[in-house]
Amino acid sequence: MILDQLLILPLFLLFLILSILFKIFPFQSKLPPSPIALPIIGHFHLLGPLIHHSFQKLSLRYGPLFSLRLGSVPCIIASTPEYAKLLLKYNDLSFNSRLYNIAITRLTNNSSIVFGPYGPYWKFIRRLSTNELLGSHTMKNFLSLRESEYRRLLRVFASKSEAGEAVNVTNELLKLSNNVISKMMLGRAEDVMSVVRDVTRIVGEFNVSDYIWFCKHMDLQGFGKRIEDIHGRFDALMEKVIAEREELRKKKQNGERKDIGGGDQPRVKDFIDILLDFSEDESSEIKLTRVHIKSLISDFFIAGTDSIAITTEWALAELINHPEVMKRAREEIEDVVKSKRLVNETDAPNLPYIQAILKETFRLHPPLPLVSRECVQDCKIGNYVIPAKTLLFVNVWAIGRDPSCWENPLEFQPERFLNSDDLEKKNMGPIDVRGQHFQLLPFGSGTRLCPGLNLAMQELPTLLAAMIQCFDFKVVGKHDKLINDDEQDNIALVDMDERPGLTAPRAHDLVCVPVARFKEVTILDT
Ligand code: HEM
Repeated sequence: MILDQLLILPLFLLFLILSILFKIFPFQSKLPPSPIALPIIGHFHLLGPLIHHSFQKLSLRYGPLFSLRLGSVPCIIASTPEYAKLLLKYNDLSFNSRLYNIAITRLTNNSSIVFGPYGPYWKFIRRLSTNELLGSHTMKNFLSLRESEYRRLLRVFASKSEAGEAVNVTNELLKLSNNVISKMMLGRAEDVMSVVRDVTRIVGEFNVSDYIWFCKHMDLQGFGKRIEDIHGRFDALMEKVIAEREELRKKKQNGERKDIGGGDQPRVKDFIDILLDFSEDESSEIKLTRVHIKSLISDFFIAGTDSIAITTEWALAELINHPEVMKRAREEIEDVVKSKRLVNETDAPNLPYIQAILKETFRLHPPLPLVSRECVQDCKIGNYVIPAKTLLFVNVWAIGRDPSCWENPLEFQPERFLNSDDLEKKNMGPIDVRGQHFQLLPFGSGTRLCPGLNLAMQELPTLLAAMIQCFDFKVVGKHDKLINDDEQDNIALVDMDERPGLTAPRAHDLVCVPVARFKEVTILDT
């Protein structure tokens, strides 16, 4: 009895200490294998500037699902289609949020569709984006806008070709995708290219203050100043375009203007009009504010400008390096357009080889190499227990290069997507990019699948096909190397290095002299 009484106090104390410890350290979690971590920084020292490359190397050692600690933040990294499916499909509800860091919080005013947490506001703007802003009727309404932008680009190439001058293809592609998005949103081309590149770069960099708790209020890498500078530039631009549009809408309401665009023709509503309509709608389930509108416009600029330009550039670079693929692609285009007219968006479904080239480009060079999410509730993945707040990275880039998923994974072979017998033998069937085939996930998968997919897959085949239909490209970039070939005098090989950031563009600008394939480029007027 006395012994019992003596034991009660120490047992109670032990219970108290253990409960506190359990609350502080999540002993109940059982994370996947991990390298030995250093105090404070965890595994930061194992990451190079191209994080998806570092993750791939680590996966070879620690397996298809491994874990890291970045400062004090736990992360898991998936590198196989099986784990991608398990996490993004079967555990979609647990991984439907995203990483929020200091840069994102400031740049998106906490109102972003791309980075916002899953919840009523996100659901509302996601529906708005899918149905109104990027829906099929909007795509149709803006068809002539896209086609006039393709022609504008081709005319730039034609004039350079006539003069025998080089053109910075990287910049021209960025200008094109920026113009398309900008005109769809604002009704005019607003140059946001440099600020968008700055945003994707800073959002993709690791800021120590996000991961090491006692550095939270220190700005060791000078991020704060850069973030404020980018935010200031972007915000001023957004304020200007919204204020101008509000002024025009007022004039229209007062009967001073027939049409916002100034002409007599009924104008296609652009995003900013749709958003302002919603903000004035008293019955709307969520009241859209000016901050929301600015944030949504920034979102679409950030998500839609770089990605399309990057993909087109990688595809063209691969075609320049693989003349036999270029030849077959041109034969397909010529077969489809028959007469001498410019290929257009209605031809795209009849260009399976061009579609295969794009899939092969996405496989080797996904513009977003890592699909990143945040775990919102504790969940069990196989034998592992993943606690809420863990970051998930699905290494789409590594999956695309995995020899157990792809034969000769490092070779650029678009034919692999056409050979249905081969695919059937491997029990694969035709592979598309809509997030159902987990070996190829350029647009992600599940609840947060990219809503710009239709726009991208509408634009990309036509843009690429039109460029190679009209021009050859002689590479003159200082980073590209000349090789000798018996049959052709000098062939330049385009370098395939990547630049770090949230997206993975080519490291160096693609600079080429376009050579018109037709004596007179009258094809542009057809
Ligand atoms: C080649 C072109 C593109 C690629 C490869 C791409 C890729 C992606 C990927 C991988 C994600 C994350 C998906 C996930 O977490 O599962 C994403 C999200 C997103 N993308 Fe795209 N994208 C492209 C073009 C566009 C365009 C043109 C727009 C809009 C105009 C756009 C708007 C968005 C938005 C708003 C999100 C966030 C969706 C959410 O979190 O709910 N994207 N994109």
